[in-house]
Amino acid sequence: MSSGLLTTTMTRAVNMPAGGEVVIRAVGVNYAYGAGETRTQVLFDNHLEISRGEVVIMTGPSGSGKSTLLTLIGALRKMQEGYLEVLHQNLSKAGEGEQVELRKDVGFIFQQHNLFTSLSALENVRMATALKPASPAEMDRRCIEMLTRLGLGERIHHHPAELSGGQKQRVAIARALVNEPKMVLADEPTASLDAQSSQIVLDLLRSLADGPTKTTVLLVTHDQRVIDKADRIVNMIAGRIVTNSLTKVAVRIVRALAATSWLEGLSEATLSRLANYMTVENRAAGETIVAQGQEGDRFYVVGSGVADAYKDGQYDEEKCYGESFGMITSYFKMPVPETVTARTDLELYVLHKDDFLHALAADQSFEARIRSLLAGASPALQEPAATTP
Ligand SMILES: Nc1ncnc2c1ncn2[C@@H]1O[C@H](COP(=O)(O)OP(=O)(O)OP(=O)(O)O)[C@@H](O)[C@H]1O
Repeated sequence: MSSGLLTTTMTRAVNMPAGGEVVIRAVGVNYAYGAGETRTQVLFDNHLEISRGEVVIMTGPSGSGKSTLLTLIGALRKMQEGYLEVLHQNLSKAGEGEQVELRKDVGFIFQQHNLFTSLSALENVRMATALKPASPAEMDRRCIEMLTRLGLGERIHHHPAELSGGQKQRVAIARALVNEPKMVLADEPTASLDAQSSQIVLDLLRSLADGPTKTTVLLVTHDQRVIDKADRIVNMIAGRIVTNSLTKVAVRIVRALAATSWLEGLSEATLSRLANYMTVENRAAGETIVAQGQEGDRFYVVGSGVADAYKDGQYDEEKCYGESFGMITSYFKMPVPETVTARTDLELYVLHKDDFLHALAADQSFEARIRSLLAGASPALQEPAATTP
């Protein structure tokens, strides 16, 4: 591969659905309330695909059908028409037993948090762990850790009547997340929270999506703060999904990738998929980001700002928008080829080695590009194939 790739890198963003494992697939979903003369159709021919680990926001005017679709996906109501598959379970045909099974893998966060008034915060959260039993000590530890992460460490023994609306909401969130569910479905989860608590909740959801469980998160929200944490926005109007688009962060990453020389010519779908595996990092002017000769475990792409690259102690070149650097030593079998220092504050898009391997597996065009770059590289680089991190 050219030194361009070897000195390049990438990042975490947002995708169009086609990327990895699809965990929500809706095809032509209709839904009506009532029957006979009172029958009112509220969902019309909805199509949606969401991949594992995506954070997707659903927006739209009141009454547009967001909650109805969310509750169909959560197997809280029965499908009527169309096809709906969630976590590989066909809900178009599922009976009550299968619906109940599916719900065990989902963390629900609704505005009516339905806490048990006679139980403490800890006991309310503890109830949820019965679904995935471990030892009592382990269950307590998990519950306390989750309540503490949500800023309720001092209030674990309080009852709902002794908690504010926002605190009760956070207990309900802890209850939904304590089992690290495969999927989180949430209806306005931050509506009653102050800015700081909202941030904590959003960071927590994002970290579940990015972590080993690759939890898929679907949120109905009008909260603008959520957008920075999301991969995709689905907009509903009058019972129909009318737009399904990448969020601004994802769009920024895809644009920067499109400007990256060694990715030139790859389709937008491939770049979107790749962007889905990338994260955003901000670095201050003066920081050294990678050092020549070290083992590296990530690639970086410059999203904004300028960095300076040095080889063997000599100034080599500047790194501007869309240019990449870094190294995944375990894959490319070479150390970081240059030292890179931030000349100005930087926004960097980062692709970690684990996500690099996932991205290779998820997209044939990207994999082919890496192979062809490797084929043109020095002999030391021609035997990558170590697909273990
Ligand atoms: N149980 C019900 N019986 C009859 N009609 C219902 C029922 N629940 C919702 N509806 C109607 O279905 C339509 C879609 O409602 P839904 O709650 O899904 O919309 P929404 O987009 O989530 O609204 P909001 O943002 O106000 O929560 C609305 O016209 C609503 O009045």
